[in-house]
Amino acid sequence: MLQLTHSKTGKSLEIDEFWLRDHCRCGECLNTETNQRRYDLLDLPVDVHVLKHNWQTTEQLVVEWSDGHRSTYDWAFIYESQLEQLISRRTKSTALTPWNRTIVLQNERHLRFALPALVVSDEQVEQLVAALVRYGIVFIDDVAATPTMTELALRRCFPLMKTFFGEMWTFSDKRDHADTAYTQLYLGSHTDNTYFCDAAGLQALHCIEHSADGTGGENFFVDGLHVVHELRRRFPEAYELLCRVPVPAEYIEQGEHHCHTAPIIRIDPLTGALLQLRLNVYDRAVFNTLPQREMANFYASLRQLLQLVRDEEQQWHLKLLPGSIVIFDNWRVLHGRHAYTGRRTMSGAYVQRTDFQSKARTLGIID
Ligand SMILES: C[N+](C)(C)CCCC[C@H](N)C(=O)O
Ligand SMILES: O=C(O)CCC(=O)C(=O)O
Repeated sequence: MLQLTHSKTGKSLEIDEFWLRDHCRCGECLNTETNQRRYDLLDLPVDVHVLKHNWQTTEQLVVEWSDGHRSTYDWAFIYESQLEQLISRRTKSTALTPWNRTIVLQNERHLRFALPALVVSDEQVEQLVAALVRYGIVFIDDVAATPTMTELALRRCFPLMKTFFGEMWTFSDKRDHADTAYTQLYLGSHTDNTYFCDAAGLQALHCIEHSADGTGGENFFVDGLHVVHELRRRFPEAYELLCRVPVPAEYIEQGEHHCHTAPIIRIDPLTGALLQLRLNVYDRAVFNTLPQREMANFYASLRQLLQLVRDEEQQWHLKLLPGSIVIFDNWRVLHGRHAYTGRRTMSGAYVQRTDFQSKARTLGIID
């Protein structure tokens, strides 16, 4: 281990010498155009160690290595590349606002964006992405109620995720797919794609039509971040179990059979923050990942989570009207729909999690 002390701040670090050699930033070790290392890890001698090191300036460290290599490091690079700083940045940079109905209604003005302004202003797009990170739900208003304009509005903000439902999809009660969404039935709060190994990061919905003689069809949204915090506070054993027990999900139709098994709650191992809530009671496959003697405990824990989700105070009920697109974080916010009558047509799309995060990261919104 190499002891380093930064003379200006007095901060000290103990650095693994192999790690430091593996993080040489010179052009021989790192392709600075592609940010890729130019060597295989096995090319570095296992016993590589520091022969000599000295501070060229208060900010720059020069190291002579036992394999004959010479490296120059910025103190800031070494310091910022440590676990402690990563956790600190991650905790600070994703300042989220967990909400229940009261809180989200108090903040609704921060969630609404007009398409004309989004089209002409990158700053508006940036504010939309920031609100989506913070609250997990935003709206784009003043959108002509067509799939084409819905697509234009969404592509202004994010690339779209292609699945067997399509890249843009339009659905109604027409049985285009073997799913309850393609009926007039009630859908309780859920997240989509629990049967995909990588559930859509965002989902967008635009009600482009609901016939005047139609009834029902209101949507409701629940902040899974707020619910998970409540579960952890009030039912810590249930929280721990739902973070641990893998739950199988599946989607089956002609030519498609998707399965994925993972816990309902996924936590960031470094920060303990919620990474993903994966909750859809309808799309559950045969539950066979626990011995029968542990089933009662699992169902009791799942009921506690669902009762929190179903709590009216958590639910934001609203009728999606033609002209307004809702975009929500499908790894955090649950959505549902009341049963309806009449002709109701929804248009929308998914956005990959990595594309949502990349957009937010390139805008400096998340780490
Ligand atoms: C959104 N769209 C209508 C295209 C698909 C709906 C898929 C619904 C599925 N039960 C799930 O929860 O993922
Ligand atoms: O029809 C709606 O409003 C939503 C349908 C739904 O929940 C889904 O597609 O996942």
